[in-house]
Amino acid sequence: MKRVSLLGPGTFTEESAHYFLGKDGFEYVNCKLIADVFRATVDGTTDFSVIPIENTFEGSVSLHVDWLVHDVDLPIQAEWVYPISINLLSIPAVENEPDAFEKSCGRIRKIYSHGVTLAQCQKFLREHLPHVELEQVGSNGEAARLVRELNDPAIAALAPQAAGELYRLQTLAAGVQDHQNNYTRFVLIGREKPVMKTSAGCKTTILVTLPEDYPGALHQVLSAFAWRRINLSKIESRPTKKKLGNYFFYIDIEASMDSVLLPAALQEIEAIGCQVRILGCYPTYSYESETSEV
Ligand SMILES: O=C(O)C(=O)C[C@]1(C(=O)O)C=C[C@@H](O)C=C1
Repeated sequence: MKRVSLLGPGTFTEESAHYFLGKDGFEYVNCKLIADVFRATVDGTTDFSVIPIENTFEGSVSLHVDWLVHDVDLPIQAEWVYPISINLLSIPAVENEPDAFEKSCGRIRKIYSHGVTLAQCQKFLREHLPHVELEQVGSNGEAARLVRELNDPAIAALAPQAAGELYRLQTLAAGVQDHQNNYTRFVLIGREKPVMKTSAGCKTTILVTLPEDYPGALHQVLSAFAWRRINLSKIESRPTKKKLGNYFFYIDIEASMDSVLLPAALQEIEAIGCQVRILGCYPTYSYESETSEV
């Protein structure tokens, strides 16, 4: 059975992997730190790693993008987008307490969560729990585990529903994220292609380094895609880390390397002196379209 390393247990990463890869077809290896998630596949302990790469409101997870680019030479093999629904969880002060949320607001003194999750609940926290101490931990699953371990109704976690079930916590409030259309994009990296359902779409991710002192180089890169009517879904500049002011472009393209047009566009870009590195050509899955037939 193929092994998948991820941040877990009780995380959105795990929840999303169970949704898209299934609970039984893969063996999941939980890690506490994202560095260990990457390392497990690099050193061959696992076949794949699941990495959160972008969120609707927080944007790119730059640290993870940079690892993919600089430190981990493993292709992207799949991508999925998963809705992030955040819950306020604690151990129950009283079993089946009526108005548990209102009462808990006066009781809770401390909340543990992942930094990204805290950022996604700023308005909720300011409105309902303004005086509470917030503490960032390595994952939302770890936050829920701490709440169970400390066993104190004055302590809560902001975490996925799966974490509440895993650690038998009470859901005081569900869906407390500030924006309802909150999604995170995850990538699956590894040496081989995973066995997954047929996807609705396909993407190719490339890194482009422009030639130095070539006016209009970026314009020419974009035109190579534009006149072929190839859609780009993301373009972001990141430092090369070699020299201050040197950047490359991380580009997501809504086309496959198997198409006729994309390889031709990349050849045109290389012909003007750009360096092109392909980070992956992979199927892409969304929560809504996941029901497509195998
Ligand atoms: O801690 C978790 O639950 C994770 O899966 C990590 C993570 C992240 O690193 O961005 C994943 C998705 C959510 O947007 C918040 C946190």
